[in-house]
Amino acid sequence: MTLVLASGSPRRQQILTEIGQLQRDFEFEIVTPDIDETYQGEAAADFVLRLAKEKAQAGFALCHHLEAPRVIGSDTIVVLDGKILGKPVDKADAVKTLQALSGQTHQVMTAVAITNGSETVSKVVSTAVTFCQLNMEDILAYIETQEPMDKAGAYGIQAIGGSFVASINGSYSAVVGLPMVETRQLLQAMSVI
Ligand SMILES: Cc1cn([C@H]2C[C@H](O)[C@@H](COP(=O)(O)OP(=O)(O)OP(=O)(O)O)O2)c(=O)[nH]c1=O
Repeated sequence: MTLVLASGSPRRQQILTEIGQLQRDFEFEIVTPDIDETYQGEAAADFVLRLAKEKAQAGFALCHHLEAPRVIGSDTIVVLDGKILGKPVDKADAVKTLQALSGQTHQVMTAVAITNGSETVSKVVSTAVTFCQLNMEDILAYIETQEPMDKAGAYGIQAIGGSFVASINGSYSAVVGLPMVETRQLLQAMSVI
């Protein structure tokens, strides 16, 4: 059996490495499949789950050379008042997103899927995140750091963006990109750990 993480996200790689530190002989390979992440009008939880499954399956297709691959895919979206906020397309979009999140509570949904090619197990984890009030100076200073640009919702809770998070209710690791408790459960369900 070979465990594979289908993700180019260093945050997901780090969290999976940490999960593995509770196990003996835990190793994983990385593949980075390219999938179409176009929103198709479904409910937010269905969308994030579909993308996680597609990443796992597209990753599996890159693993023919490996013995009995088990492939993990994951996706994170930010949902505010039912509207999905993905990664900002440019600085103006990041400003708009951070203005919308200011002083509000939004949901961060992260889905994780693990496939062995014939069977796929998956979960969606939803966490409520409440931002403090942000002024334009905060927002522009934050965008200047470059941190928001590759992140769903234009912030990263694990670094500078944590300065804006007044409270969370749910899974911190899911907000960062991979829910630790649920990923361990799925790894157990697939007999990886
Ligand atoms: C809300 C939030 C998101 N993010 C990140 C997690 C994800 O990496 C990213 C959402 O984009 P995703 O499309 O889920 O993932 P990705 O493109 O970074 O990686 P891959 O598809 O290869 O697995 O936003 C944080 O790092 N911190 C946060 O607080």
